Amino acid sequence: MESVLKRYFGYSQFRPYQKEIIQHILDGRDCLVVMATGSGKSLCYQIPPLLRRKTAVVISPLIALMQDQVMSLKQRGIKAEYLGSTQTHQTVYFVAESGVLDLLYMTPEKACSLSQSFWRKLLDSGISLFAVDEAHCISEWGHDFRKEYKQLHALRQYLLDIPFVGLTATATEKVRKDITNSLKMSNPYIAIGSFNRENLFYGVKSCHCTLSFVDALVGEISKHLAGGGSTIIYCTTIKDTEQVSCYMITMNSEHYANSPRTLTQYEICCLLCFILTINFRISAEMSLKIIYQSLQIFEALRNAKIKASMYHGQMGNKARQESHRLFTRDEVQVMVATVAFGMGIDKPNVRCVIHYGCPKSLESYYQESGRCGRDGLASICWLYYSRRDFTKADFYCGESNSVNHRKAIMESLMAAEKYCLLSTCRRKFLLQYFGEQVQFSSCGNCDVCLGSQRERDLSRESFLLLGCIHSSGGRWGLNLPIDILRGSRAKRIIENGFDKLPQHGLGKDYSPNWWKELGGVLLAHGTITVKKYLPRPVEFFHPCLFIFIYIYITII
Ligand SMILES: Nc1ncnc2c1ncn2[C@@H]1O[C@H](COP(=O)(O)OP(=O)(O)OP(=O)(O)O)[C@@H](O)[C@H]1O
Repeated sequence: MESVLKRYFGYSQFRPYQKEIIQHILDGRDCLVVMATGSGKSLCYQIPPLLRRKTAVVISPLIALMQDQVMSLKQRGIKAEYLGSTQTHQTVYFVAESGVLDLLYMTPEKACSLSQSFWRKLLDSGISLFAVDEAHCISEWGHDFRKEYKQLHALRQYLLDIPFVGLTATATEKVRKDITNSLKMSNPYIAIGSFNRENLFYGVKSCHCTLSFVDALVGEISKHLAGGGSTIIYCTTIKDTEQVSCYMITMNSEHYANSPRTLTQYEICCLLCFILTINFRISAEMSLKIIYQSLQIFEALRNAKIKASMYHGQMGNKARQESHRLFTRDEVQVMVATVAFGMGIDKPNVRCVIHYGCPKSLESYYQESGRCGRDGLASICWLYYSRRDFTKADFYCGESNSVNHRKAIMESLMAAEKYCLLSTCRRKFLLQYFGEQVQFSSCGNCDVCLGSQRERDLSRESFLLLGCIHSSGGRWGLNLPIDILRGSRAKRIIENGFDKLPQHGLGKDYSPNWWKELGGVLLAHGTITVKKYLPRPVEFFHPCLFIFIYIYITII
């Protein structure tokens, strides 16, 4: 085993768990591998086919990721190919079923659509294992559920006696159970490594996403860059449900990215789209905002003479590949991206990952921040959130029809919110979230443990806010009680007699945003709860509006 490791990969020893997992696969046993980002899971399915001289079939969620892996394996002298919608070489199918490949990657959709005769021929030639990478996608309780993943169990009927291997960096106990059940694993060997990435510093700050904040952020980044290495800035992930509006923005952003125009035109377009869409569908507004956010940062970096690239799911293939190439070859120092960028990124010297906006789950956060410090050197993960990030649950739930899945999405966002508002060790919270036993109470490498967060007694202010919510009947959300505290004499306050409440005007010393932050903390700690969930946004959107926006943009 060691000689194959050395010969093909150049490493002299295995990392924890790798050897045991490979041995169990060679013995024909199903395996579930849950190990940290960057811990070396891929090797667990890449070595058995080289020892057995039989093809390993690997399910992978992204074509770009498969292409990267196939290319890097080929460079090591390993015979690898992929099957997916972009595979234009028909000969690959014949080569694949003849069993000459060491590794055959495919998307779950492809795996489920291949004919029985393909599987029979490949089986006759020899299959060493069937691996499902990013196996958390199988579970509705996982953070990236994909229904095609759930259908993979159907392949069991063809692949009798072939070891199934599920691999993921993020799986709570519920998700692990879902994976083993769904893949019909019998008595699997389960390897669960530590999720602790000791070299990563975790920090969180609240922010108001304004242009002046973006400038401050760029200042911070310049400091990190002085030490060498690269930085990834993630703008909040949002599923692109509004193809049309995104398409318009993409056209603008790609054009924009390649030309030194000012933001003004773009801002006008965005504003117009924003005004027109916000009344009809929240998702359209969000999709616009996220790309606009990336543009703001991109522009600020440019002004600061920092070499930056942009990447988002709605850019054309070529533009994305070029951005990716510039980043991996260190021709730009910073990548400003949506989470469309990153799965399978194995760049060792990413020194800093910044989230500009809270991710939709802690699983996503762990995976995205995990792209930093893969060479084991000290690296930094900052998360900047604003209170609005926690109100996006309805948007995230948008496409899901399953009650369980919607519930899981809500729970995930609440966990991410809790993480942002912690006043105890962040690493401990993260590790415990993934079910790890933690002995320490302070890790010494997060903002809380390093004391960059000042502790302050806010019981008086909390009582004021709670009292005000209670006295005003508890049915107005946060804004009205805050207005009362700040002594507003707005019409609805006078009409309801709230100006007579004892709390009226007692909270003048703090800004509305400060009170909202405090409300957020009380919500996250469960001191106050939101009883009624917002109704889903109106589904109706007249296509004429999009056409109008499109024409308007073309004109200006
Ligand atoms: N035994 C080893 N010795 C040294 N380096 C290793 C070893 N095994 C794997 N690596 C290297 O560690 C890096 C991360 O490996 P890999 O991409 O498999 O991680 P992963 O667990 O799949 O991470 P992720 O979940 O983030 O995709 C790679 O560059 C890989 O070559």
